[in-house]
Formats: sequence, structure tokens, C-alpha cells
Amino acid sequence: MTGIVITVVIVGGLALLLKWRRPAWYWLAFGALIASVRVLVTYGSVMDACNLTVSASRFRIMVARWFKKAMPPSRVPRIRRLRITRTGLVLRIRMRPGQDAFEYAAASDRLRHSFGMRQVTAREVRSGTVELAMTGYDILKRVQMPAKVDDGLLKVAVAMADDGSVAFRDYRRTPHALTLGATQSGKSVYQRRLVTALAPQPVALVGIDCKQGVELAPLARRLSALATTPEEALGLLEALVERMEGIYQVIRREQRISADIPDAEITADIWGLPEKIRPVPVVLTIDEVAELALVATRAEEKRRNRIVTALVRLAQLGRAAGIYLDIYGQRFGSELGDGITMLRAQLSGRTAHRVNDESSAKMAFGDINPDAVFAAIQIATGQPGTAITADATGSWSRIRTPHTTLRQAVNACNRHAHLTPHLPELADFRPALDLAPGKAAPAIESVTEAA
Ligand SMILES: Nc1ncnc2c1ncn2[C@@H]1O[C@H](COP(=O)(O)OP(=O)(O)OP(=O)(O)O)[C@@H](O)[C@H]1O
Repeated sequence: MTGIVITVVIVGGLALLLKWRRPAWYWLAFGALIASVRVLVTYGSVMDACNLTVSASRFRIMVARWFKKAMPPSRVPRIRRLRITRTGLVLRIRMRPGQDAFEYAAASDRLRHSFGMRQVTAREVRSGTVELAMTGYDILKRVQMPAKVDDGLLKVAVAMADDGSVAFRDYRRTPHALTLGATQSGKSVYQRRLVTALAPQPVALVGIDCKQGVELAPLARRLSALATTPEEALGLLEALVERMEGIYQVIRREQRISADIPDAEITADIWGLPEKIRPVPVVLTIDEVAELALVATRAEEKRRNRIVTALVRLAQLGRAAGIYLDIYGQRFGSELGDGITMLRAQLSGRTAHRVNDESSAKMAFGDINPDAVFAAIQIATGQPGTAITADATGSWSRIRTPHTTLRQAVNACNRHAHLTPHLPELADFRPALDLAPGKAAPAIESVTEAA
């Protein structure tokens, strides 16, 4: 048990004994304050013990020699800022000359033990400055998202990272993503979390779920289109490609580049278009991609090739037309056939839940960061929903989504069903809601949300 928790328990127990009536946050803040004092008091000796100090300057050593004085002590990196967070502390440190952020990252395990913290993560914030995020307890054991997060249109808080930060799925920054994981590793919960968070936003949600629609059909009231068989999926993808081409025409028309158009008004994607003609963005979520890519007969192979071609085109050109992809699967390697590695290269957001073998982890992170491959293999079976996430920059972190039940996702989709945009190109794939004529839609919160 970490220092913060022990401190909070002792202080909380004392408070109960003395009948000090204070809210829980008061004691948490008090505990974090005591932990930060402890970190500050032991800081110099811990940095020294973890080999994060540098020797005194040559000038001071020379002066000490001249005057036959004791050798000056090593220089400890300076603390620039200490911030108490909801989950622990963040120390911003000015590195000493000759140091690099990698030394701090390599020493993070030693720092964790020395400061008595649960987790220490080092990250370079700018040249010469490194930030140590310290957490006092296992954040991923029972995930609790902060009440306020910096989300927005097409930027949703999807999980907590083990350094106490919030992990976002930011569609405009990372338009397309691949999520892998063995069976029962937590992919569907992750997907539900995204759909639930996107449901209140002005976006069109489109689903392909060739597992007979078991995951996405219950969310149909908020889906603008849904395909549950490979044949439907092909039609839906080709209709999306058609929509994308239509949007490109609109952008091209609106560019009207001439000498008197100001630079800021020239656009190459939907976000630069005037709001009244801007097409609604589309998030396409594909559950179990192998169902689309695996074939048994020659006829199926033709269909599969057309599906993969449409997917590659959407991944290559969809961003400018406001079409974003979320692809889920157990594996995503060359065994799924031609074009799969080309498609994978376009899916720059990568998340891997627990995987069964190293090659699955390599499919997610082999081209991004070897450390992430190792971290993905180490995810234990006991914590479904835990995943490693990385992007094209090579940075990665361990995350876990808050548990979202199917009932919670269904309720969110039903509550926001009125926001479902009607996309004419995808009209043929609009899910039928199975309502008898004259029968009202089921009560939105007809069943209480499971805990
Ligand atoms: N973040 C989470 N927190 C707590 N429990 C979770 C979390 N994610 C998943 N689980 C639990 O793990 C189990 C498997 O989750 P899920 O159905 O999402 O896995 P999956 O990878 O989609 O499996 P499959 O591929 O077989 O459909 C479920 O019982 C679910 O409740």
C-alpha cells in the first residue's frame, strides 16, 4: 500500500475518532499534501540514489582544489513545479546538463520504490524539462473518470491512463484507429464506451457488425446505418466511398481559389467549409474485421477484395471528408489477405487489449514502439479492459476504460436517438427499428442501468 493511502487511512481514522466532520476530498487532499512534503524532503537523496544527479561544475571542483576544501556535492536537478492531482503528484524538473529524458524513464521504477509511490511515469515536456507523474494507488483497478474532462466535438474521454491522465480518442487528430484483443479482453466495452460518448454529439454513427449484429444492433436507434452481413457491409462501404467522393466535389467547388480569396478561406477538408453546408462527420465502427476479410470460396474472395479496397480508400481519403474509422478485431495481420497491411498502415491510432501471442501485439505496435509490444504481452487476464494505446508519434500508455454495460450504451443511444442524422447515400442501410405501426418506441430508460 502506498504512502498516500496509508496517510489518508491514518488521518481519516484519526478524524473519525476525533469526530472531525470533513468531506472525503478534504482528507484526500490532506493526504496528498503530506505525500508531497515527503517527496520534497527526500527528493535530493532519492535523486542521488537513483543516479539522477550530475557532478559539480569543473569550476567549483577547481576552486575546491585550489583552496584545499572538500569536494562540492553532486548537483541535483531542480524542481520547477509540484502539482497535486486527483491521483497523486506531478513534478516538473529542469534536467542538469548532460541528462536526457530517457534516464528519467529508465529510473522510473527505482523512483517509484524510493518515493513509495504506486507508479512513476517520466515524460519530456520540452527541451531540458521532464515531468514525473506519480500516482499513489492503482488507478486502473477501479476506473473513475474525472467529473470534468477537456473533451469536445469528436474528442472523447475513453479511458484512464495509469499515470493519472485521461486517454482521449481524438478523431480529428488521429482519424483512424485499430483496436485489437483476444476474446473476452474488453474490446466490446471499449467500443461501447466510444459509441456512448459520441451519441450526444452531432455526428453520424455507422456500424458494421458481422457477428449478426449482436454488439451494434441494440444501439440501432442512434445509428445512421448498420450492416450485419458481409454483403451489406460491401454495399455500405461503397456507399460511404460514394459519399466521400461527393464531399470532395463540394470542397473543390468551395475552394474557388483566385487571387482575391484570403488564405484562411482556402480549405482542403470539411472543417474549412461554411457551417451551413458542412457535411456531418461520420464515425464508422467495424466489429470483428476478420469476418469481412476471411473467405472460403472464390465468389467470397471477389467480395472481400472489394471490401478491402473500399476500406483502404476510406482510410486514405476519408479524413478530409469527415469520415473516421474505428476497426476492431482479434488479429490484424497478413493472414487476413492482400491489402490488410496497407490498411493497417493507415490506422495510426492503435490499442491492444490482452493478446494471446507476441505476433498479435506486434500487429498493433511492431511498427510503432517495441516497448509497447512488450507491455501488451504483459497484460494479465484478471483485468479485462486494460489495454496499451499508442499513436504514430511512438508514445504509448497503459489504459483502462470505465466499465460500460450494454444497457448503459443502449440507454445513451435511445436518449439521443433524435440526433441521428439521415444520410441519403446510406438510406438503404438505415436500421429497421422493428416497431409495429402505431406502436410507440420503447421507453428510453425502461430498464434501470446496470451498476
Ligand atoms: N473496462 C472494463 N472494466 C471491467 N470489466 C470489463 C471491462 N472491459 C471488459 N470487461 C469485462 O470483461 C468481459 C469481456 O469483455 P468484452 O465483451 O468487451 O470482451 P471482447 O474482447 O469484446 O470479447 P469477444 O471478442 O469475445 O466479444 C465482460 O464480462 C466485461 O464485463
